[in-house]
Amino acid sequence: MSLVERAEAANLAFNDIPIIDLSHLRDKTPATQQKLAEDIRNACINVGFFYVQNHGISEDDIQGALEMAKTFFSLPHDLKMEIENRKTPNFKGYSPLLSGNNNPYGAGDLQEGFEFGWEELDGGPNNDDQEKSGVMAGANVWPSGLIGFREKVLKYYHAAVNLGKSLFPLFALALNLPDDFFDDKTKNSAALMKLLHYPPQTGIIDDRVIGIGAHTDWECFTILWQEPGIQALQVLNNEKKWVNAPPIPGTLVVNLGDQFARWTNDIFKSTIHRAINRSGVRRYSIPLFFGTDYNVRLEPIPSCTSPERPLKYEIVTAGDYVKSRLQATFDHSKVK
Ligand SMILES: O=C(O)CCC(=O)C(=O)O
Ligand SMILES: [Fe+2]
Repeated sequence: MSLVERAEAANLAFNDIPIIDLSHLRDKTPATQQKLAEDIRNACINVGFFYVQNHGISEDDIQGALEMAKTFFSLPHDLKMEIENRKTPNFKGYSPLLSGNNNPYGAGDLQEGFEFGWEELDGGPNNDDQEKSGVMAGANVWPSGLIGFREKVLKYYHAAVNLGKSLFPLFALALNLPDDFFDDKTKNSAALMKLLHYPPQTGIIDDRVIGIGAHTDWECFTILWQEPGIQALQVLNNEKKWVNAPPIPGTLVVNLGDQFARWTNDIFKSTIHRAINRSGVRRYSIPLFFGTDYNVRLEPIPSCTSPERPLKYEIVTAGDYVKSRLQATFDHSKVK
C-alpha cells in the first residue's frame, strides 16, 4: 500500500497512544529495522504520538535534570528574570508564567520555562555552524551561581539528542526512504530543550488559562519526559475528543511536529495537544524539540503527494517557519 493510500485508510479516532519498544533500536538487521519502522509508521499516520520504552536513557540522567529544574524554578523571580528569553536575540533563557501563549484563544500558558540548545558538555561554546544555523542558534544563557546546573541539564540533553538522532533513520524507513535520507538535512540539527514547571492551578479556574494551550509543535518531532504520577497531557483525536496521555513509568513520549507534517503533506500527523495541571501539586516536564537544519526547505516527499492529495502547504525553510511560530507565541515584536 502506498503512503497516500495508508493515509486515506487511517483511523484518526484513536483512543490510546501506542507504545513502541526500542530495545532493538541499535540492531541494524534489516528485518528488525523494518519492523520498528512499521510500528513508527502506523503511529505517525494514525496518531502522531507514541511512547517509547527501553529507550536507553538512564534514570540518573533524567533525575539529574529534574533536580536542577526544581532548583532553578524555586529561585526568586528577579534572579530568573536576569536571563529572561526576551533579553536574548534567540529566545533562549527563562520564560515567566503566562509569558507564552500557545493558543491564540487562550489567555496565556500557566507554565514557566527555561530553554537552551546545542552546547558541548566539556566547555566549548556553540560551534560556528550552529551560530550560523538560524533563529534559535547562538549561545545559551545559564543562571549564575547554580552549581551543577549546566552539567546536569546538558547531560540529559545529550542523552536525549542521541536518542533523537537514532530515530531519524527510522522515520525515513517509515516513509519508504533510504535510512540516511535525513542525514544531510540534520547536520546542525535544531535540538532545543525546555525545562518546564506547571504550578498547580488553584482558586477560581479560568478555562482560557491552562498549563499549555492547545497547539502543535513546530519542529520534526519532540521527545518529552513528563513527571510520573501526574496526569496533565492530552491529545486531540479527529472526533475532537481529548485523549489522556498519562505518564507511563520508564517511557518517554514522542510526538510529531509541523515540520514532519509539511515534509509528508500531512501524512504524518502533527497532532494538537495541551497540558492542564489541576492535580493540586507542581508538575515538571522536559520536551526536546528536534528539527532539521534551519536552511532546509520543507518540501513534501514525492510519495506523499498525488493528484488526489495535492500540496497542502506553502514551501518555506525550517528556520523561517520556526521563527514565525516563535514570534506568534512570545510576541517579540513588542520587545525592544
Ligand atoms: O508539558 C507537557 O506535557 C507538554 C509540553 C508541550 O506540549 C510543549 O512544550 O510543546
Ligand atoms: Fe507541545
